[in-house]
Amino acid sequence: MSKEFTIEQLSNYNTKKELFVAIRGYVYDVTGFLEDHPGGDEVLMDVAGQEATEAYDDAGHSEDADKTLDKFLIGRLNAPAGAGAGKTRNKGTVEVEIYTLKRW
Ligand code: HEM
Repeated sequence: MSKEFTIEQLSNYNTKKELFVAIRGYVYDVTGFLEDHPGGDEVLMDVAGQEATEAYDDAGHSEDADKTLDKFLIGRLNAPAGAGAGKTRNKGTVEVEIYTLKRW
């Protein structure tokens, strides 16, 4: 889990053959999960190659889903300066960094 991706690099993996998403600052290769996702492949394609924290959280995933996510972990998102890096939120007892990459 040593690879770092910029948001630009991440955006190259936006097809059914190579589908990466970033959630809470980590990058996941969910290519093999497209067929198996209980929420369907379309929602995953919608966020393919993108920062998907909000979509993931809004869907109200269970802890089981978080564990599933762990299996696909391949790296970290190297958020560009000024992209909201350093914002934190509480998830249980663990404070995790999230990157919001909205640009106004
Ligand atoms: C990228 C990694 C993702 C993983 C590993 C994942 C995993 C899962 C799992 C395990 C479930 C079963 C219910 C649960 O345990 O919560 C689920 C359901 C669901 N997921 Fe995801 N999910 C991912 C991304 C997304 C995204 C980006 C969306 C977009 C909105 C989404 C929407 C949904 C919906 C709507 C359901 C409910 C399906 C139903 O009950 O009919 N998921 N997901």
